[in-house]
Amino acid sequence: MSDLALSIRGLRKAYASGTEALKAVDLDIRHGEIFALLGPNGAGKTTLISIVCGLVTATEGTVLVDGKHWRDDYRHARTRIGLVPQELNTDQFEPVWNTVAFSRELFGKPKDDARVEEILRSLTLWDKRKNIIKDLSGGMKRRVMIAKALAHEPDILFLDEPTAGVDVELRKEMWALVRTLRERGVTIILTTHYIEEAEEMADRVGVINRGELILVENKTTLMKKLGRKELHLQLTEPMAQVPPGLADWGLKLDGDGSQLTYVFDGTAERTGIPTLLSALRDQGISFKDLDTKSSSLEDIFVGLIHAGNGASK
Ligand SMILES: Nc1ncnc2c1ncn2[C@@H]1O[C@H](COP(=O)(O)OP(=O)(O)OP(=O)(O)O)[C@@H](O)[C@H]1O
Repeated sequence: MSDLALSIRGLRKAYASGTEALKAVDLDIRHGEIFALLGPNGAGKTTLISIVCGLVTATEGTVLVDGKHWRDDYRHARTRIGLVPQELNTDQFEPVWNTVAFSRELFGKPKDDARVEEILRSLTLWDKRKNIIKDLSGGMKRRVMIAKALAHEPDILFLDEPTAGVDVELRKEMWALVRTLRERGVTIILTTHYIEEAEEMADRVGVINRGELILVENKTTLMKKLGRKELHLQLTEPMAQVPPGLADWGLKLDGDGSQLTYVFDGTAERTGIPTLLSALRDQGISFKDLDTKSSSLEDIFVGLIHAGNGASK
């Protein structure tokens, strides 16, 4: 077995319309990881996974699936990869069992009722096996899509925006489900534009914007490396504006003038906090409480996208 589940090199896609959806993307996916591909609408996420899954042809580039070329050895790639698309793409009038069992056969796998039962049970769909899909709740329908994708026992699973448009409860349920799949050894690549989803679930995060993979990083390293921190000071007396003597600190006044926010580099030797506090004292500003907070992946993401868009103009 190759060290990598997927090895993507120089993948480029120009649609007939002229849109350059992917610009020479290189990406390695390790066995057993959860990788979140994060990007705004139209960034190229669906195009990337559609190419890897053999649904869209690449203009250039190669993908190795567990070391084997995905087109030369497409049978291998097909058996190893499962895809849960964004849209419900199954016959809504079929019972759950038939849909999942049929999916397995479509991939040339021998009929195996015990295996189908195992998949349905693991996704808590067993009690619904005879139900017609259209009568299921939104959450159950999504589970059917996952069961379909797992029916041929792939070990690399793509989830295209698994929680787009679902409520908070269902989102958490999906997250738990994805973690369970990973515990069973499935490598997971999910696309999302919800930063909290990447933050909650991923081992590594890739940020894609305008067809370019602008960053791939271990999630915790990313947050540590790029994470700015905020110092919040709850003032004893609210202020109408930041005094001119503190103008150089880039302070922000919030909460009806009762909170001062100072943004600093949490990884720097010198944060500037002691100097700021004495400058406040000199100005006669007192505070009753203070706390610091790490900036979220969201702040990092927005910063990166802005930097990327600026650079490409
Ligand atoms: N079949 C197609 N023909 C022409 N252009 C396309 C086609 N599919 C996608 N595109 C364009 O390619 C770019 C990337 O689209 P893609 O769907 O891959 O982005 P995405 O990151 O998945 O977006 P979303 O989050 O909205 O699904 C967009 O500009 C899109 O309009």
